[in-house]
Amino acid sequence: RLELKYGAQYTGKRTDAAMNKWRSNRFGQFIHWGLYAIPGGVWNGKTYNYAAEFLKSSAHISTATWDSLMYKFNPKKFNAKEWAKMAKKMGVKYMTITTKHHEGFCLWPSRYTDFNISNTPYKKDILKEIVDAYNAEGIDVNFYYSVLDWHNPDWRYDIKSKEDSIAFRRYLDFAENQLKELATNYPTVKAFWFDGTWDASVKKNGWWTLEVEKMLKSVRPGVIINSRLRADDYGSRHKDSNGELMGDYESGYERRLPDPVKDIKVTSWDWEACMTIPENQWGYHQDWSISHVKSPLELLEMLVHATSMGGNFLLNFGPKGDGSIRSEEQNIAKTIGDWMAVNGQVIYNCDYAGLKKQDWGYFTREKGSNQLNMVIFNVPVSGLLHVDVPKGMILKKAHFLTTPGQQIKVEEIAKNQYLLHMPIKLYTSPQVIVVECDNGKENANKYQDAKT
Ligand SMILES: COc1ccc([C@H]2[C@H](O)[C@H](O)[C@H](C)N2C)cc1
Repeated sequence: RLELKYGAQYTGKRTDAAMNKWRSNRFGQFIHWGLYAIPGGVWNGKTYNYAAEFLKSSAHISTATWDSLMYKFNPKKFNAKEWAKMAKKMGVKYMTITTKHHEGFCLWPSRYTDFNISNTPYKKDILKEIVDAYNAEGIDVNFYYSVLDWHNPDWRYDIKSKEDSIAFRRYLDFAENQLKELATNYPTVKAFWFDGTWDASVKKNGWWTLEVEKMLKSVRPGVIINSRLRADDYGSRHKDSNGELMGDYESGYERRLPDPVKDIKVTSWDWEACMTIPENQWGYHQDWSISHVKSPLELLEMLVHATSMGGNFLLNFGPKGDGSIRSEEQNIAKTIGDWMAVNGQVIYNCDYAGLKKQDWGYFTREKGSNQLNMVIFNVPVSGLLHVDVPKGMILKKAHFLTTPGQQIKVEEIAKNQYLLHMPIKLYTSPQVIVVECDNGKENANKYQDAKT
C-alpha cells in the first residue's frame, strides 16, 4: 500500500442519513442548461453533430463571440414550477443541474465573475428559482460544477511554466470560492457533481481536490461528493493509487451501465450512471435526427438495471434556450412517470438482491425486506422464469405487483432452482412480480447431485 496524503478518506459505503437518502432516491434528473442551449448545435446555418454543449470548440468560435451569447440569454418560456412538476410526475427523487459547464457561464449571480445570470436580460437568480421549485416538489437538488472553464483566463490544461502555476493557482482559488458560494447561498444543496477534471493541470493538484471536498463538507455537513472530482498524490482519478474509491460514490459510468455479470463488484460501493437520451447530446441540440434517440422503455430498463446493481440512474434533459422542454423529453417523462407511479416501490430504497442475473430481466430488493422483486423486460416464450437462489433461500408465494390476489405458480425444480409460471400473453410494458422468500433453513437436500 502507498502512503497517500490526498487519497481516499474512508473505505466502504457511507451509512449516514444524508447518504442513505441519496441512495434510496435511485432515480434523478440531470439538467444541462447554459448559453449552449441558445444555438443548439447550429452555427452560421451549419449543424454540428458533436455534443451541443461543445459547439464552441466544434465550430471554432472565439471566446469573445461565444461569451456574447450571454446578452441573448432571456428564456421567455422558462417556468421553474413547470419543470419541477414534470420531474415530479416522472418519478425522480433528485435533480442535478449544471450551475457552470465548461463554457464558464454561471446560472447564479456569482460575485467571483461577471459571466453570470445577473448580466443577462433575464437578470434574476435563475438557479434559486429552480432550487426552490424542485425542493417545493420534495425533490432533492444537487449541483454540477465544471472545474474546466473556457472563459476564465487563469484556466490551464497543463502546468508547463512558473506563469502557468501562478495563473492556475489563481484559478483554483476562484473555483474554490465559487463552490463555497454555492454551498453557502443554496443551503438545501445535497450533493456536488464535479466534471472537467481530466486535464493534467488538475491531476497535478490532487491536494486541491481533497481541500474542496473537505471545505464543502464543513460548509454543508452531510453533502455528497462524486469521485470524478478527485485526484490523489500521483494524479490517480476516481480511485486512488491503492485502488480505493475517492469521494462518496463512483461517477465513472457516463452513457454506459456496469455489466450485470462482469462488473458485479460495483454492488459493494455506491455509484451512479448518467445517461443522455440521444447518443451524445447533453445540452439542447436542434436536430435529434443525427443519432439514435433512446425510447422511454429503453431508458426505463436502464433505470431498473442500475437499481438491480445497487446504483443510481441520472437521466439527462437539455432545456431549450427559451426555457421550454422539447416534446421528446416531455413524452419520456410521462411514459416513465406512468410506470413509476405504479411500480416505483421496486426502485425507491431498493438495492442489489444478491441473485444471479437472468435473461428475462432484473431482481431488486427493498432494504431489509423478505420480498424479492422481479422486473421482466424479456418474457420467455415458454412463460417460465428461471430463478437461481443462493443457498438457504426459499421462494414461497408470488404474484404480479398489481394483482396481489392472483397467485403465480412457483415450482422448485432442483436444488436452489425455481421456475415461475408467467401467464402467456402479450405484455406491452415491463412486468413486476413480487415473491415472498424465506432466507431461513437450508434447502432440504431432496435432490440427487449428478455423479460426475
Ligand atoms: C471529452 O469528452 C467529454 C468531455 C466532457 C463531457 C461532459 C458532457 O458535456 C456532460 O457534461 C458530461 C456529464 N460530461 C462528462 C462529455 C464528454
